[in-house]
Amino acid sequence: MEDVTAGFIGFGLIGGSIARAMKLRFENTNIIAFNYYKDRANTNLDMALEDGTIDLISTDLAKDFRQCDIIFLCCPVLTNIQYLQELKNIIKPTCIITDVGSVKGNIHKAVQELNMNPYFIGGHPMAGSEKTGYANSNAIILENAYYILTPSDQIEQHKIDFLYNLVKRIGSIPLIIDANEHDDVVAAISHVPHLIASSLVTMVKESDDPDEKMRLLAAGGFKDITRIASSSPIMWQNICLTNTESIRKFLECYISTLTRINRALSDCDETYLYDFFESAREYRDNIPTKKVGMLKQVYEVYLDIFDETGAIATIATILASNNISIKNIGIIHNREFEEGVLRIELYDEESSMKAVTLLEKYRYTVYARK
Ligand SMILES: NC(=O)C1=CN([C@@H]2O[C@H](COP(=O)(O)OP(=O)(O)OC[C@H]3O[C@@H](n4cnc5c(N)ncnc54)[C@H](O)[C@@H]3O)[C@@H](O)[C@H]2O)C=CC1
Ligand SMILES: O=C(O)C(=O)Cc1ccc(O)cc1
Repeated sequence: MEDVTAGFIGFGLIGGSIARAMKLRFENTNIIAFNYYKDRANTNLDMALEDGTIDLISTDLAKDFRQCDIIFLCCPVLTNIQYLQELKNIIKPTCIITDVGSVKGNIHKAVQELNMNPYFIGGHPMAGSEKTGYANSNAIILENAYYILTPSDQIEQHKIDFLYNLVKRIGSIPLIIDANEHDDVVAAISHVPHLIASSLVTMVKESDDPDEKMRLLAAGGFKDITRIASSSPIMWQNICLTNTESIRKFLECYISTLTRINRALSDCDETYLYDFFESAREYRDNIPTKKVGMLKQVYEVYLDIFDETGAIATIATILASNNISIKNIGIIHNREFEEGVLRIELYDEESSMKAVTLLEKYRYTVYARK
């Protein structure tokens, strides 16, 4: 799978992260990213060209994307669809078009209408954060993340195999599922939770008094559970406009849960309230965090570091001088670690345990991930 020419339309958090991972994991990848501002500077792409992630900034799809073996659509979901028609007249017969959008039914429908099924495989990396833009992209966010693929039955198997292997190669875990099933699942675990996070923020915003005591005191748990409300408004507007049916189904379900809670509060129903918290706790505690059986075991340690010159070098030195080899190291931002933490990947369990003990001895705040 060497000598791949990959084209990117939309080059922010997800496009940038995939391109970075491909540059890292493939010998000879030629990466072209399309700049849709014809007469405006695009700092994302200039930055990516400068750091070597991309090889060409294209301002002419027809000229530069003809040679692509694979094209990643990485814009908001409605914008991705807008590029299909144009690409249809450009691509070579062997080309694969894939997207990274959070909704799959809508793009599959458009692909079908344009008779582009032999070229298209839907994709959705279940990775990312509330951050946007190339500056926040990082190959590490894709590592060990599920990466859903939704091929139709009208695409050749070798094209599915190609993308499946590419996803594995960039460190993610490919998972093939049906596009409509995908949209239902993500409505429940991502899209409705996002609406809830933004609604909670709105509730506090509208209830706060003029001296903003709620805002002042919201720093703890409230900030944790509403972190995703800081995400891109255009991205989430597009998701809501395209996965509407599934989102509404689970929203109704959520509203009825809230109504039951409200009733239990008004009835002072001790048993209901206890059982509600108990059953939620049990389910939450049993959500897997390690991908059991699907991939090699990963030994990772997370820790807070101070934003100062040489901070990472100091940690690397502590580990190296104790004969602990680092497999991978980098800052990550995600839902779990709001302000970003240093993630260190080690080779085995023993080194991982040794690293935790050692770093705690040096007074670093270390997070164990169960
Ligand atoms: N943010 C996340 O955590 C995740 C996002 N996704 C999906 O990935 C896609 C991209 O999201 P992010 O990378 O997070 O957003 P982003 O905002 O970081 O990047 C989107 C990029 O698309 C560009 N763009 C917008 N309109 C364009 C147009 N007409 N032509 C060319 N480029 C255009 C923007 O300039 C920006 O660089 C969305 O479809 C989203 O649903 C999927 C998984 C996770
Ligand atoms: O909502 C989440 O879980 C995130 O934190 C990041 C994210 C956003 C959109 C997606 O389609 C997938 C992941």
